[in-house]
This record gives sequence, structure tokens and C-alpha cells, in this order.
Amino acid sequence: MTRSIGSADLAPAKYAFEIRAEGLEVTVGRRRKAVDGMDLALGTGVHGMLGPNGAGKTTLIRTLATVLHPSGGTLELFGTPLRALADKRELRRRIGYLPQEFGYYKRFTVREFVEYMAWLKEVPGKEVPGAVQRAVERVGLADRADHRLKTLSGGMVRRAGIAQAIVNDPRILLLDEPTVGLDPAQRLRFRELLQQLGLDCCVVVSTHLVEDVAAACTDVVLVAEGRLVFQGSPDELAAAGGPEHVGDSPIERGYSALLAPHSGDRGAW
Ligand SMILES: Nc1ncnc2c1ncn2[C@@H]1O[C@H](COP(=O)(O)OP(=O)(O)OP(=O)(O)O)[C@@H](O)[C@H]1O
Repeated sequence: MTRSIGSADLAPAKYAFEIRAEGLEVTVGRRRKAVDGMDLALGTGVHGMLGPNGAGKTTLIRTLATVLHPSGGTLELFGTPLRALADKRELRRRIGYLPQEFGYYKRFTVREFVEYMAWLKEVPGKEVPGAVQRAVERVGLADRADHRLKTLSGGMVRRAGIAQAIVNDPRILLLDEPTVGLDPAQRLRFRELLQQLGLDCCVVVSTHLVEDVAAACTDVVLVAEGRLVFQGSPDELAAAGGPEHVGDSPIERGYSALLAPHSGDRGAW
């Protein structure tokens, strides 16, 4: 893979972790703390974020993408503390983000869509065609690059979404439920892509698919009630469970064991 070199790459890295949060709080709606005292330190690698519905995963990812602003605690991206009035443009150039639901013009072709996002990310003009072609190839859409998005399947549109998230060669890549709508073969390809990306990027993937985490992640981040419950390798997560815990695989049993104290009154669901 070729990567364009910018001033940020040449500057000495003064940070140990691309993402670091202490006591992070994010308020949504009127007063709901969807993230409520989160401590997090994430460096290069693939971090799989797991947690039950409503745990705060999307809110956290939107905050890391600088879309939402923290209401308490501290958040550092690339060693830079995020402040309310800070210019976020420089940070956003180095971040890739695939939201759970993303908007696009259906009449755009895949190439036009990814080009447009490259332009928003301020990729230098002369680098755009090559960057777009690489991103589209990496998600296996080269033969559809000039097809309009409205003619593609849901899984292909999601792959176009992944292409726009990586077009600027981000150093932090945030993917919210990226495998929704992908068929089993595409999911296997996607896991390989994640592993490649994680070699020189801090990738955070929110998912409900425990098997994706086991297969493609170097690190698991388990979130419940807006807080970090566990961080460790997939093997360490698996080791937390036993035969008495619910699940079809060791890693699912580990997940159930660690979440049991946080299951509240959700009952059978
Ligand atoms: N704009 C909002 N207004 C009010 N409450 C919100 C808002 N956004 C999120 N919430 C609440 O905050 C909590 C965390 O939501 P979030 O979407 O971050 O969870 P999640 O872990 O991504 O869930 P899921 O796995 O279902 O996608 C939930 O209880 C949700 O209802």
C-alpha cells in the first residue's frame, strides 16, 4: 500500500496512543449521559468495540469522530486535547469515519462519492484520483466504480462507505457496524482488510458480531452503561467465561460473563 506523506507524518509522534480518554462524559438529548466516565487508551491496531444495545458505542464513536463534543472529562486525539472551540479540521484530515447510517447522493457513482469525500477531507487535488482508485480497489468495487450508487446492493453501498472512510489514509479509522449487510464472503474479505489497515492505523470497529472480533481484532473493548468494562485480547475475553455462561463460543461466553453484572433488568433480551 502506498501512503501520501504529509507534515503530520514527518513530525515526531509525541503521543503513546492515538486515542486517550479519561473520565470522558458525553451528554445526548437533554440530560442523558450516553458516555459516563469512560477511560480509554487506544493505539495502533484493530480494536473491536462490543457492548449491548444502548451501551454508548455509537455515541463514543461519534465523539471520537469529533461530531459530538464531550460534556466532561478529557479526550486526546493524536496527543492533542480536544477543546470546545478548537479547529477540528486538522484532526479530521487524519480521521476516517463510517457512520452506522450514512447519507449519499444516489445519483453519484461510487467514484464521484469517494472523490467528494476525499475533497471534504482536503486530500490534495493531484492525489485524489489515485487515492480514490486505491480505496475503491481495496473494498473490491473497482469494476463498479462508475456505477451509480442507486444501482448497487446494500452490501456494495456499505463497501463504498468503507472506501470513503479510508480514502484519506487515516491514522484513526472509526467504523460503526461496518459489516451490516455484507454477505459471508464479503465479511471474510473485510476482516482481511481490517487486519491490513490495523498495521499502521488505530482502527475502532463497533460491532455486534463477536466472531468478527475474534477473527480480525488485536484488542477488544467492552462497553456497558457508557463505561469501559474490559479491554484485552480476544483470548483474554474468552478466558473470562466458563461453561456456566451463555454463548456458542468461548468468546461469547466471556462476553456474557463480563456483562452479567451490567445486564440490569433487560431480562431475556
Ligand atoms: N440524541 C439522543 N437523545 C436521547 N437519547 C439518546 C440520543 N442518542 C443516544 N441516546 C441514548 O443514549 C444511549 C446510548 O446510545 P448509543 O446509540 O450510543 O448506544 P449503542 O451502544 O451504539 O447502541 P446500539 O448497539 O443499539 O447501536 C441509549 O440509551 C440511547 O437511547
